[in-house]
Amino acid sequence: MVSRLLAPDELEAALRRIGAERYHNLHPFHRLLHDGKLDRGQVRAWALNRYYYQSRIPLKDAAFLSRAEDPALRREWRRRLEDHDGTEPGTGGIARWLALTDGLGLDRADVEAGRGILPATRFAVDAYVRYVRDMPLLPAVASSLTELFSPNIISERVEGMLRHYNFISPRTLEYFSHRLEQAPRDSDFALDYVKREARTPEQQEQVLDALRFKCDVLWAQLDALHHAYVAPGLIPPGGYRPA
Ligand SMILES: O=C(O)c1cc(C(=O)O)c2c(n1)C(=O)C(=O)c1cc(C(=O)O)[nH]c1-2
Repeated sequence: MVSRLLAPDELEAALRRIGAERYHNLHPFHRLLHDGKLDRGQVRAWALNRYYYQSRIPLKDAAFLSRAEDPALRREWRRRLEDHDGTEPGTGGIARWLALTDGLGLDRADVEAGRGILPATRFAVDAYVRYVRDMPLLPAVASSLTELFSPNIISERVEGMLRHYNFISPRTLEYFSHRLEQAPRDSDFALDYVKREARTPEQQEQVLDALRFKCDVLWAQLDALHHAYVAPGLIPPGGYRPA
């Protein structure tokens, strides 16, 4: 609990501690993925489920925009929509994620329709969209702060996957090179925003809770993948089945 008002830099330090303890780089499924310990079917399951996250991110950002009354805040935030949707067909993050699932040999229509996505993926991701839609703007912004920690995991992932998997090429991982520029820009803005706008201990606690919640959203998706595709290997009814 925050018992007194923290200085902005103390709030930042508390946020970074949460990341150090809870960010999904620590999840065993990511260790397996990055260390080349998964087979193609398991990597396909990861990319398919993660597509659902990618596809919902613009919906949560649009929900955020619909409630932001400050034009300057909307100007900043709407770039996130363009990053994912692109400016014309075939551009943007969602198209680049589909290039990854294409490269892994997944059927594009199945991916886009969400066929085979794990129930827990859906529940976790939908909870994130609802959180940003329904919570005050301050925790809604704070819930995006996991991106403070994503450049490290992305570099590790790209390096590890290229080294270990002969079915992965630089082209299929192009999605991530764009995120290395976009994520720091977005998280710098979000961090400045929460440091400036959280003006009471209660608001600071809300900011920290939002980051914990978001770490849980990411962690739960990997738990679901691990449970279904690593151990005990229980794929739920309707879940993707590697051939
Ligand atoms: O590859 C990753 O580990 C990772 C993590 C995160 C994150 O920490 O939330 C995002 C992304 N990637 C990502 O690609 C992305 O577009 C994204 C948007 C958001 C968000 O909360 O608005 N997080 C993330």
